[in-house]
Formats: sequence, C-alpha cells, structure tokens
Amino acid sequence: MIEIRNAAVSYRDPSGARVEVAQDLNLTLARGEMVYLIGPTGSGKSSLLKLLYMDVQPEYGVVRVGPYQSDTTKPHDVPFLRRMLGVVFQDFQLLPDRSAYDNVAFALHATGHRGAEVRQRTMDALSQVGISHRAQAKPSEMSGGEQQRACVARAIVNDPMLLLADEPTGNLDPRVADEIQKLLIKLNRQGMALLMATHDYRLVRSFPARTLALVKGRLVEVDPESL
Ligand SMILES: Nc1ncnc2c1ncn2[C@@H]1O[C@H](COP(=O)(O)OP(=O)(O)OP(=O)(O)O)[C@@H](O)[C@H]1O
Repeated sequence: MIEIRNAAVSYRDPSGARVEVAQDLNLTLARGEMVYLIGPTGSGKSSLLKLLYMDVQPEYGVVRVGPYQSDTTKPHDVPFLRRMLGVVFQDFQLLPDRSAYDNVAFALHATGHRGAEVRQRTMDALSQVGISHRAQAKPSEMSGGEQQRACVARAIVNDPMLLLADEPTGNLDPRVADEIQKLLIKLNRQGMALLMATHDYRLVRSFPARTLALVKGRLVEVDPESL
C-alpha cells in the first residue's frame, strides 16, 4: 500500500548544482505497520517523509501511496493523496491565534466537511488524544505535550491510513515524550500505519519496533535493541 522503489532524492545547491541526499531507497510499509526511521542529522529522514507526502519528487524511482504513484500523480491530485496521510512535526505548527478545537476543525473544513459532523469528529479526535478538556485553549496556553496532542488530533481527524511523524518528541522532555509515544502506539494499534523519524534512541529502545537507519544515503534495517 505504501512503497518507495529504487528512489533517489536530490536538491539544487545555491550554485544550481545537483546534490544527491539519498539513493536506491526501498521501503514497503504494510497496512497498520509501525516503523522508526533513524539517522544522523542531515541524513535525509525528513526528505524521505516528504517523498511520501509528495512534497519532494524522486530524482528517479517511484513512490506509491495507496492509488497514488509519484510519476503519474498530477499537482491537483496531491491534496487528495495527503488526505490519506497525517503528518506531525517537531515544532507543532499550530495556528497560534486559534484554539485546539479550531486547529483540528480547520483540517476537516479543508477537506470539505461542515456543520455537526465537524463538531463531532473534532471532539472525538481531541478525546482520542486526551485533551477534550483543553478544546478552547490556544497554543500559548497549552503545555508542549498538550500542543503535540493537538497536532496528533489534527493529523488523525481525517482518518488517515498512515501517520508520518517527523521528530514528534524532539521538543519534549523524556516523560512527556514517552506519553506522546504511547499515544502514537495506541493509534498504530488501532490500525493506522506509523512511520516516525527520530533521533531519540532511548525512545526506540523503550518502545521497540522495526527500525530503519539512513546511512550514507541508503536505508539499512537495524536491531532497535542494539542502539
Ligand atoms: N529544500 C532543500 N534545498 C536544498 N537542500 C535541502 C533541502 N531540504 C533538505 N536539504 C538538504 O538535504 C539534506 C537532508 O536533509 P533532511 O532535512 O532530509 O535531513 P534529516 O535527516 O531530516 O535532518 P535532521 O535530523 O537535522 O532533521 C541536508 O543536507 C539538507 O541540508
């Protein structure tokens, strides 16, 4: 259902020269699978996630997400592809002047939902992440953990098949990081595939799952216990 085949990622440097970040990337994610993506800073973890939400096109090779394939998906189809994915970032990226409720409801409005359905689904998502009592709080009134829970609610409210998490615990202390990780694992067990980029080897050891490392531009399977 989710596949990267022989793909490479490259960018242009300021002089216009092509700089290859990753080559021969191969990844298959089964329905409901959980995978960690580790690697040193700058190794290309975020770029690999961007391949999947088609923010970056592969230099060569193919990316498939459900029925969408990178070489045939038109720009106007990308928003439909993204409805199948939820994305959570390290730096939350909540709208600062809106409540947790509005931040989550916004994602539903963007996909054409209206009225009572928005209210019901927004409150369900906030309940699932444990912050329904903070629905009216603005980001500045919420703890880091609460803000990340609101981001997770926003990411899951459209019921995605895959949750992409890019360093979701990077701004949180270890206790709160563990709570967020438990939340992501709970959602994964309910059937949502999870691909999580992280630097936090302590977290990977505490909650082991299939772990892939980006090493010199290539994906290598590693034993989480060995980290
Ligand atoms: N839009 C871009 N234009 C040019 N170079 C880029 C662009 N995005 C990323 N890069 C470069 O590609 C490389 C991989 O970046 P990427 O953000 O994917 O790595 P990462 O493993 O996620 O890093 P970190 O752990 O620090 O977040 C880096 O050298 C980065 O500078």
